[in-house]
Amino acid sequence: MEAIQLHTNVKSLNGELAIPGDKSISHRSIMFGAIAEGETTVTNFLLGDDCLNTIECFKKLGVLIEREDEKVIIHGKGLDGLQEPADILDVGNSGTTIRLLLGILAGRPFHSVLIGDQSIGKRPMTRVTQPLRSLGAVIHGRKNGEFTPLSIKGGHLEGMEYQLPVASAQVKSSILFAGLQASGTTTIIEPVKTRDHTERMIRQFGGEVEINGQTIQIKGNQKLTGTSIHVPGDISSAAFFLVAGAVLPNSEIKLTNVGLNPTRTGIIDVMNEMGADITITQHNEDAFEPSGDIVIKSSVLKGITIEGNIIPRLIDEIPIIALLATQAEGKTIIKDAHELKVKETNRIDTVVAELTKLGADIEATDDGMIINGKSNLTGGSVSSHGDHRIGMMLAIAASLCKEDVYLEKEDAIYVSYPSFFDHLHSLT
Ligand SMILES: O=C(O)C1=C[C@@H](OP(=O)(O)O)[C@@H](O)[C@H](O)C1
Ligand SMILES: C=C(OP(=O)(O)O)C(=O)O
Repeated sequence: MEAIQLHTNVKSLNGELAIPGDKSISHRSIMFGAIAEGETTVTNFLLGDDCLNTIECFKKLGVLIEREDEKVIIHGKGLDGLQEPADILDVGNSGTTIRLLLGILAGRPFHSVLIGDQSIGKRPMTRVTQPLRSLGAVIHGRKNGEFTPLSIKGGHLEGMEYQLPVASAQVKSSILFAGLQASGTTTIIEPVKTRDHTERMIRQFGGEVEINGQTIQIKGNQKLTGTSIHVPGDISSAAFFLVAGAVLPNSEIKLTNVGLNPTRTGIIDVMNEMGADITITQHNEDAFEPSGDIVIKSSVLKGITIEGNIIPRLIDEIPIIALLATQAEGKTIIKDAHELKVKETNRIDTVVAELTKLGADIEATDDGMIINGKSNLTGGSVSSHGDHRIGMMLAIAASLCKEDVYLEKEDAIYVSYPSFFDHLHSLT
């Protein structure tokens, strides 16, 4: 396997970065634009492979979508404008695409087949196929609809009340898309609040959704209208540079236009509790998605316990938080994060295996990990295992290493942050 040599022994990181668009919001902007009536213009769209796959799927469903760099124009013709695809819908590596798309297709009176890459083939789909079947969709798939390939024939849906068995914004959003098309009202109860981009976007497109704590209600047969969406920077991408700036000496990094939706800012709460030197300037608290600038400086950090309701607010940041914890004095315990096992890789296993190779003191538990700091990282040969967040975490880890580090499967980063290595090198 080919590997690239990573920059090690980095003395400091300094400068300013405009973080690329948020992945979750970029996916949803295409989906809502496609099912709304009229034109939707999206700016600062994320050009990651996952979001480009979402565009390709909707093109196959008959939607006219034009793109010039980070600007996308979607010519929506409403839900009834979607057409039976003549080709298989390939979501690539993207769990968000397949789960949300199934919710849209659940109410469409035609047949579609969905596949993805090897990683998608291992990720659980019953969490969406079961409630969508209860609403009225006909879904077939490997192991009775647990895994891709999946086929779906949508049609008439009846609203229902559904208690989510897992805290998952993807499952919630899938059911909201189906609920938009169902007769009556669909009620979703979340065990813990998860990212609310779908709810915010329904309103942005002129629809109605009622939110009462962890209970979300949506009426069926709503019509949405095309709009303009400016996608803020992805805090999950910013997280790599927040951690890099905190753990490397003599560093100061300014990250501009970062999304600060409170359902996504768990990383900032954790870094503050660990003692990080973070300053936030919020721009537009009232915007449909708030954003601001963040300055991070080299910090003296201490270990903490991360558990409970904060987990969904930082679920994708746990790999980089694990690295942060290797540079904090004392023990960091991460609990209640079973969901890590069903991401692009089993992120408990991949984080522990790869950081152990670099000399970290880290141990896997059933629902998270325990990290003892502060460690001097050494070097070695590591792999992203095809998981973008593991690849980027390892590149930041390498900057702390004293010996050579080689990374296999670095191209995974194209899923969510194609300019990651350029950004990292621009700060050195
Ligand atoms: O709704 C979304 O955009 C996402 C929700 C989360 O997944 P789950 O819903 O499976 O927790 C997250 O891990 C994923 O990266 C994006
Ligand atoms: C889990 C992730 O994405 P998805 O579920 O969309 O593949 C992620 O980006 O970390």
